[in-house]
Amino acid sequence: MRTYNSKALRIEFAAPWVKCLIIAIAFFIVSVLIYLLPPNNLPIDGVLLKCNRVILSISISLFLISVLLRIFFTQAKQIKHMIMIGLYYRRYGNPLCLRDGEFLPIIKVKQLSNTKFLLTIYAIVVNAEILQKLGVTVSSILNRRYQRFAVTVLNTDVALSYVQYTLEDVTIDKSFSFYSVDQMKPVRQTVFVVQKGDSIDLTTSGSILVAGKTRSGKTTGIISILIQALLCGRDHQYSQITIIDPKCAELSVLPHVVTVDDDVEATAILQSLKEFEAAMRKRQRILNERSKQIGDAVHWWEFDMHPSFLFIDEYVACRSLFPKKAEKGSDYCLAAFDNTLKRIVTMGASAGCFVILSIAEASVDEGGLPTMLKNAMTTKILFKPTLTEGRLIWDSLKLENFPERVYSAGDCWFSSTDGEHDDVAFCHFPHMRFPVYRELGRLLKEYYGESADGGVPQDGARRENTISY
Ligand SMILES: Nc1ncnc2c1ncn2[C@@H]1O[C@H](COP(=O)(O)OP(=O)(O)OP(=O)(O)O)[C@@H](O)[C@H]1O
Repeated sequence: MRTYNSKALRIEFAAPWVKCLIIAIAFFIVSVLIYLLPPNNLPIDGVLLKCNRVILSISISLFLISVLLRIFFTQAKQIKHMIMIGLYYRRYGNPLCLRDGEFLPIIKVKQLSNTKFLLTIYAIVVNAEILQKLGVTVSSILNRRYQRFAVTVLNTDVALSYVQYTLEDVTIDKSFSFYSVDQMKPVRQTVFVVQKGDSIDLTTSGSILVAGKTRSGKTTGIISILIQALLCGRDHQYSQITIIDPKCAELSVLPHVVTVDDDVEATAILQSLKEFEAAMRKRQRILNERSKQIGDAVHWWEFDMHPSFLFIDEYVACRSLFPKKAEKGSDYCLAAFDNTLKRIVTMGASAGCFVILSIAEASVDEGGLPTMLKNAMTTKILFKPTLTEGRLIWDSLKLENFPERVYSAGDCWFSSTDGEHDDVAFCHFPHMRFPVYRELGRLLKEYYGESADGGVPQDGARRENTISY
């Protein structure tokens, strides 16, 4: 069927293999009838017998063709067929409001993985605006074998010529646990796992913004990334893992974690930011040198550089520690903190230096995260999300198909500019079933213990905490 027909019968929407099977059965019945009740009670021999054999062989051939068609009726074709019935058969409500004689929109379905399909509907007859509102309808059309599938992402082509729907099995549990820190060692030092089958690829993404209310799993999620980075070890090219805990909470008692000074000032924090920036510039110089030698742009991961991370826990609280104005002869003030951070976020990725900021409130600008930083951070994670918070982090169009539900610690919405996770998707960070803080402290000690030849020397600002778990 190429045009809409409100009087079309259900059989017209049957799958090709079903149509073929029905014709095969019809031929078979005719053949049996001829055999049992020959016309005019003629004896079944001669021409009649030959005719009957032909009819029977057509029936068998059609049956075999129908079996073949069924075998090659892939999952993508089944979904396409289901969507076509849901959209074009009048008994299902005609959601596209088509009129008799109008051309039917072209539908394509591509299988992306066992649990993911990409449905494209071309906006030729129906405009893209109507197709954009079709997410829920498409999800409910999917039934029987595909009832666990729903639209999770909806994208409209810039020229508004088609709308794409990502269909995913939303019941699959991708969460998993690590029972020991050794299981967390990444296969490559640029790819860090966030859940079964999903990871952050540092070769294609930049700094990371992590938001979520208290007890939502932010710190645990970030620690899982830091542990993977620590397990890669330190390179001899100024790599650093700097953790800043301005709240003087659990993290602050770990070795090499920077926290507020004894007089509740943040001079050590500013100093550690400056050192991180200095290391970043040294790494960039190494890369520039190599680029000059090679005569082409080079990437940090091609020269065995390991990623550097600067993690600022509770970024908003951290900012509040700084005085607005610096005293004479000093640069200790909020502007120095903000500017250093902006430079690291915007320039760091090319030298393998990334910032992780955690914020409890997803608010931006006044009292929250500057819009410039929010936009520069290319991986965004919102723990225990709500649509209201999500809209402050992502374009609200990207969240159109996200039903709000009850989330538990570790559940989040996640996006990254790595070409695979550009659209916001649900994610559950790994559960670490071992004494996380003890292991983090041990790994930090080991990491900086390796610095003897070539790394950045230990700074005075970094607190050498010794409390052990
Ligand atoms: N991925 C996860 N799976 C299961 N439970 C988790 C996960 N992540 C965190 N939790 C649990 O949730 C609780 C809160 O986690 P966490 O301290 O990381 O949250 P937070 O958002 O950083 O809170 P706060 O702002 O108070 O520090 C922890 O007790 C932890 O056991």
